Amino acid sequence: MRIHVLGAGAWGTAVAIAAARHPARHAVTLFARRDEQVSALRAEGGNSRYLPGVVFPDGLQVSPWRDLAPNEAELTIVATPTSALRGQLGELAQLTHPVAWLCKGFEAESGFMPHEVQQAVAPQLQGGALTGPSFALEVAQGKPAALVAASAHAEVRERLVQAFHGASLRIYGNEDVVGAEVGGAVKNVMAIAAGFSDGLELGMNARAALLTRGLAEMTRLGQALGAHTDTFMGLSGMGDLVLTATGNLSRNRNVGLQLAQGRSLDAILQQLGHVAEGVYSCETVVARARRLGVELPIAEAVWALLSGRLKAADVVGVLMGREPKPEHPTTLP
Ligand SMILES: NC(=O)c1ccc[n+]([C@@H]2O[C@H](COP(=O)([O-])OP(=O)(O)OC[C@H]3O[C@@H](n4cnc5c(N)ncnc54)[C@H](O)[C@@H]3O)[C@@H](O)[C@H]2O)c1
Ligand SMILES: O=P(O)(O)OC[C@H](O)CO
Repeated sequence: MRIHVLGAGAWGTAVAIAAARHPARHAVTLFARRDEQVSALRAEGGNSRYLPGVVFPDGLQVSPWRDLAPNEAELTIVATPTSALRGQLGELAQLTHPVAWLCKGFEAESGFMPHEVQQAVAPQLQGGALTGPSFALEVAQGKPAALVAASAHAEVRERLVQAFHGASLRIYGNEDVVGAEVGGAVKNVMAIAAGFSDGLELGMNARAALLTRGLAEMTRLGQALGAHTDTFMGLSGMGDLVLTATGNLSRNRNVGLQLAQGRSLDAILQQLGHVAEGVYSCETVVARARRLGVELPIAEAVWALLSGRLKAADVVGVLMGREPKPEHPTTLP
C-alpha cells in the first residue's frame, strides 16, 4: 500500500516507522514541513529530536511537504496537532482514498471534534481517527501496542488495519468516532489533573480517584454527544486515560507535574517542545459540556488552574469540598 504521513513530529514519525516495518512492505513517505527538517531526517536516518535512538527502517522515504502529490497515496495520515487539522483537511478535500488523523483534542475556536472539522471542511472525504494508548517512542521502538481505527466508513477502518495490524500493533475497528474522539480529548485533560496530583504528592488513592471520576466525566460528556458507553471502557477511553495519566512519557501529565511545582504555564510550554493537547482543548471541552448541561468538575478545575483563575493551593479544596453525590446518579434514588 502507498501511504503518506503528513507531519514529522513524534507521532507522525512513529506511525510512518510502524507502517514501513510492516511485513506487507508498504511504500511509506513521511512529509516534513521545513526543508532543514527534511535534510536532518535524511542525514540522520532517524528523528533524534523526537525519537532518540530509533533508526528508520529501510525504504522509509522522507520528503518536503511541497513535493506532496496527494492522489498518489492509497492511505493518507494527517499527523499534525488538532490546531492544524482544518487547514490540512481543506487541502485534501478532493481525495478519493481514505484519510485518517492522529490528533487528540477539540478544536480551540469551534469546539469541534476532529471528525466535525472534517465534516465542515471536507465533507466528501472518507475519514477517521487512529487513536488509543500509544506513546510514540514505544511504538517507534517496535514495542507492542493496541490502537483503534474509529470511522463510520468500513473502508477507512479496513485500510488502517491493512496498513498497521501486525506483530507489534493490533488495530481494532470501532464505528463510534464520537466516543473515540471524546476519549482522546478528555484523557489529556485528566492527565494534566493526575500529573498535578502526583506532583503535589497527594498519593495513589487520590490518583485512582481522579482516574475513575475522570472516566465518569469522559463518559458523561460522550453520552451527551451521542457516543456509545462501551467505547469508554475500551482502548480509546479507559486505555488511553490510564496510559496518559500514569505514564511519564506523557506531555500532558508532565504539564500537570510541573504546574504542581509552581512553574508558569508559559514556561512549561516553552520548554516542552511538543504539543500538549489538553492545554488547548480544556477550555472547549468545558464549554461544550456546559452547553449540554453536563457537569465536569475535574475538567473545570483544570481549566480554572490553566487560565489562572484558581491557585494551585486551592485546587484540592475546590474538588474535595463539593457536595456528596451518588456514584451513579441514574441508578440510585
Ligand atoms: N506523541 C505521541 O505519543 C502521540 C500519540 C498519539 C497521539 N498523539 C497526537 O498526535 C498529534 C501530534 O502529536 P505529536 O506528538 O506528533 O506532536 P509534536 O509536537 O511532536 O509534533 C507536531 C508536528 O506537527 C507539526 N505542525 C505543527 N503545527 C503545524 C501546522 N500548522 N501545519 C502543519 N504541521 C504542523 C510540527 O511541525 C510537528 O512536526 C497530537 O494531537 C497528539 O495528541 C501523539
Ligand atoms: O504525550 P501525550 O500526553 O500527548 O500523550 C500521548 C498519547 O496520546 C498517549 O496515547
